[in-house]
Amino acid sequence: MATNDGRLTPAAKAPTTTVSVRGLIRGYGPKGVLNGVDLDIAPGEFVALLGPSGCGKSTLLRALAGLDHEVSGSGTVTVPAKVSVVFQDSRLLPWDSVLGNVTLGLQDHDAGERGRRALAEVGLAGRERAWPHQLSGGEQQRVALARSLVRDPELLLADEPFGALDALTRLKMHSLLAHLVAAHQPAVLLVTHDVDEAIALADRIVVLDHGKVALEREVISGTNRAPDDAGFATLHASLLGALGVDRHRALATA
Ligand SMILES: Nc1ncnc2c1ncn2[C@@H]1O[C@H](COP(=O)(O)OP(=O)(O)OP(=O)(O)O)[C@@H](O)[C@H]1O
Repeated sequence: MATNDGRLTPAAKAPTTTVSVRGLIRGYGPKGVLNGVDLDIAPGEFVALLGPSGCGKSTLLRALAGLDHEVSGSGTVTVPAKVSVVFQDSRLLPWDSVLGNVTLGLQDHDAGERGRRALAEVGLAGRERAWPHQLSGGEQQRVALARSLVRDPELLLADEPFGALDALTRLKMHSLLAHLVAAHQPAVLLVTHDVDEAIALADRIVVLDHGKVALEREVISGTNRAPDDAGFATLHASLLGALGVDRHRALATA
């Protein structure tokens, strides 16, 4: 690239990481939770975070979301400017319409139009004027996804977003999320307890245990993502192993 006086400057380098976490330590009072977490997420990469209950998954997500004012700690966290968060409950404002919730706080003149498009993308065209209580739990989560994506985030943080939904609705939400992520290409960190959900959706699965990254596995379609892929059983077993679940023993003693 040439400047006004004709000197050449290096072309702007594309960023190689969207999220960079180094040596993250977090605790509540004297209680240590995260004990030196290192994690990178590349632009557009989908990372699922698994781990035993209480290991600090939500604490890590809250640190990335800038929501951890009540904890003490150290380390560095670099996240992009535009971050959206989806939780297990939709957190919609009950006194505002579906469209009002999606466009809340947006100043742009075309916010309404963008909100309508986002609602159509999540399958809720025509429900713009409904109140949140008139929607099912799955529909409310669709609105939460629309509210996140209308902001065009570089990073989408999702904390068990489908944890409260029934199995069939959850499967439909998996397809929807995969479709939305392919269309908008944010980097994603999905906290989940569901190994199958992680394998179905993520490019990489990170297992957190005792406040540290205990295991990382890549998921590659055609290699280990589908149950009939050659590497599926190995991946599944290694994740369950890292989570402390011996499936054969559990079945044998059931
Ligand atoms: N506000 C808080 N004050 C004190 N301790 C907390 C607070 N929030 C979380 N903790 C503790 O921090 C630890 C990690 O909690 P966190 O919610 O990050 O775990 P998690 O892996 O997301 O758990 P789960 O899978 O059960 O949702 C737990 O032992 C929890 O009791």
